[in-house]
Amino acid sequence: MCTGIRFGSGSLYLARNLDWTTGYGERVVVTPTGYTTRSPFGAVPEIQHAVIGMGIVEEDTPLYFDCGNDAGLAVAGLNFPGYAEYAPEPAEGATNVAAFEFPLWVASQFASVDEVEAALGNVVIVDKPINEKYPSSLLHWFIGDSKRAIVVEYTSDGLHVYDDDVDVLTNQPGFPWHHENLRNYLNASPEFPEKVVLGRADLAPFGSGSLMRGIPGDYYSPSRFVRAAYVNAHYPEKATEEANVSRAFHTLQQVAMVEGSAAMGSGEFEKTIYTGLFSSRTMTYYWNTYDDPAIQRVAMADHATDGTELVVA
Ligand SMILES: C[C@H](CCC(=O)NCCS(=O)(=O)O)[C@H]1CC[C@H]2[C@@H]3[C@H](O)C[C@@H]4C[C@H](O)CC[C@]4(C)[C@H]3C[C@H](O)[C@]12C
Repeated sequence: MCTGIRFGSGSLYLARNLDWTTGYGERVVVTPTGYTTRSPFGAVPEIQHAVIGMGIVEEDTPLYFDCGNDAGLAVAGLNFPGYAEYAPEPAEGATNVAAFEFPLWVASQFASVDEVEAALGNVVIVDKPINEKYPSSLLHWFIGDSKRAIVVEYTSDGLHVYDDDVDVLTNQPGFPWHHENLRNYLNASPEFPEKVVLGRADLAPFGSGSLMRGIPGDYYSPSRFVRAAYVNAHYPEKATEEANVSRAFHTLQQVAMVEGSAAMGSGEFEKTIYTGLFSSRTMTYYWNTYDDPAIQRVAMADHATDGTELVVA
């Protein structure tokens, strides 16, 4: 499974766990503004904003799992099988975006969530795979900037855009269900409770965390949503880049999957393959992997963002 979070005011921090059984050989990829696009229906005619993120390159095309741009907008794709259903064909007069290029479309064409939301009014997401090796993934997308986040879901009844006022996304079911489910956890709070009198007993808590009880601890998608929303919302504001990077990785550690505890239908165990973070403050992509928890980074400034070739860092 996967979890995405957003925070930051003045600048954007958008981070995600990629939970799966294996990786795809993903690397940090920079798409410079001079790169010649290969967009099946022309939705990405040129790169208006340089893009950095995690992905693979196939047919000289960047297939991003998550990425951010030079204007401070970022996007992440999370699994949504059983719900996601793309259009079989492009539609006349619409902006036809192939499912595999959706993150690139968002990050290369727009500077803010408001701009993306306005453009989505005329978008059809098409089931057009990059090649036979990689059929379209069934995803929904989490998009954020320094002000807010939205969720985009494309289902049998078309495109839905939701204002994500809790700045979190996980997997199935759809965003409105997860949002409503938060109402089951209104009792949870970081505060230290007063003593409780029970009969003749005067009972004090064992320590901190008492009122947090009830926040689910398992890896199930609805549970990760609640836990990530709680931790992300209660984390105190931090001033420095270092403290905000630490915040993102600690928050996602709360919903990271450890090998052996949750199997997929195939019997293989899911684990957090990588955690990735885009910071608009320093235009840097940070990540670590299951086998190497040390945080690595690539800054946009490390590479020429006006070149013509994709950079695999
Ligand atoms: C498997 C990843 C999602 C992880 C996740 O949400 N797991 C949930 C598990 S569960 O179902 O809920 O059990 C998704 C996220 C981004 C996806 C990749 C990106 O969409 C880029 C390309 C797109 C191509 O169409 C397929 C290969 C691919 C390289 C995708 C492979 C895979 O589907 C990825 C890596």
